[in-house]
Amino acid sequence: MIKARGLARRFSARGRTVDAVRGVDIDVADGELVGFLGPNGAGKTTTLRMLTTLLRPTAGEASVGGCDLLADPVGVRRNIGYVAQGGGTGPGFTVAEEIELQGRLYGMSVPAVRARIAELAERLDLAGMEKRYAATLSGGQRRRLDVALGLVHTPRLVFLDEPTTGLDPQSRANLWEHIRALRAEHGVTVFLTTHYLDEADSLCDRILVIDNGEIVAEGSPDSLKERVSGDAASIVVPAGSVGAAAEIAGRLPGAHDVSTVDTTVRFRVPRGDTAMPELLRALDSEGITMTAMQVHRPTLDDVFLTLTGRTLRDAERKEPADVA
Ligand SMILES: Nc1ncnc2c1ncn2[C@@H]1O[C@H](COP(=O)(O)OP(=O)(O)OP(=O)(O)O)[C@@H](O)[C@H]1O
Repeated sequence: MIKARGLARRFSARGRTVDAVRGVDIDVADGELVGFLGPNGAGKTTTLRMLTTLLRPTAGEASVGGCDLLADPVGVRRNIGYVAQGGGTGPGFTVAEEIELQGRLYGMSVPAVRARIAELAERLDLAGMEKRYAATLSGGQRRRLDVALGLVHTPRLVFLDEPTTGLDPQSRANLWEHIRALRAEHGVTVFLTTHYLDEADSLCDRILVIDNGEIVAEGSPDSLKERVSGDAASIVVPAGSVGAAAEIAGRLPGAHDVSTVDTTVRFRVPRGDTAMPELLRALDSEGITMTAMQVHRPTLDDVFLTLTGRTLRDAERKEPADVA
């Protein structure tokens, strides 16, 4: 559905250049829900704007929705939906009017677009709000309307730029449900950007991590977490058994970073859920009784930290002024 090779964008003006995107390769299969994760200024929006034909790449090539990005931008636009960060068409329109206007822009007939309004209102929990002015909607409702606008012409591929930024937790969870349903019930391929780790973790089949214009990691949320450091495990044992328990833990397949503090033994293993029963049996056979245990899966924040040496929050830096 998306295949990009060496996609790059350099902004230059007044003797200053910014390499916003430095030659990224992106592959997204039909029906996938892929997240583009990175801190502010990493290059997410610039990549999205290139893939949606809004910005010309300075290098590279791509095929999006079966059409060549450079040779057939109109074809690309016909096949995709794009929900920008700000969204909205302007003040003074009702929900139905906004959707109708968008549909007409895509060349849909009035009866077709009216039918589509009813369908989208139903699908995105906007039923009964069609006559309300869009300006009076809550943040969550406004975002759902933005998604409806991106779907009006029934695209097979939809790009969502930070769909839940600024929403309260309940509205975020609600929008996640709608995004999942798009894929599950309608087979829509979704490519979204986010700087929320929990969003990428809970929503996406696959995540591309972008930092400073380059893709620094890629994989399922679980495989990314596994790749980085394994699960963090700790057990508490009687004071006289700490040394023996640490030795046993260190013999578990893939165990590393074993350390002890008082009666606690800490270590990392690739999969805590399979290692702990094995450890329990080994301790048992040595007559050591474990009094407590904990296993923590690493978070995507750990992944980012390991890959870049910075937390996502640290990585967010002040944006230079626009030069395009
Ligand atoms: N029109 C422009 N002129 C100059 N620099 C730009 C322009 N657009 C983006 N940039 C710069 O390119 C880099 C990448 O910006 P981009 O908006 O793609 O990041 P982002 O990952 O989407 O960030 P955010 O999460 O804040 O939306 C930043 O350094 C930004 O300042």
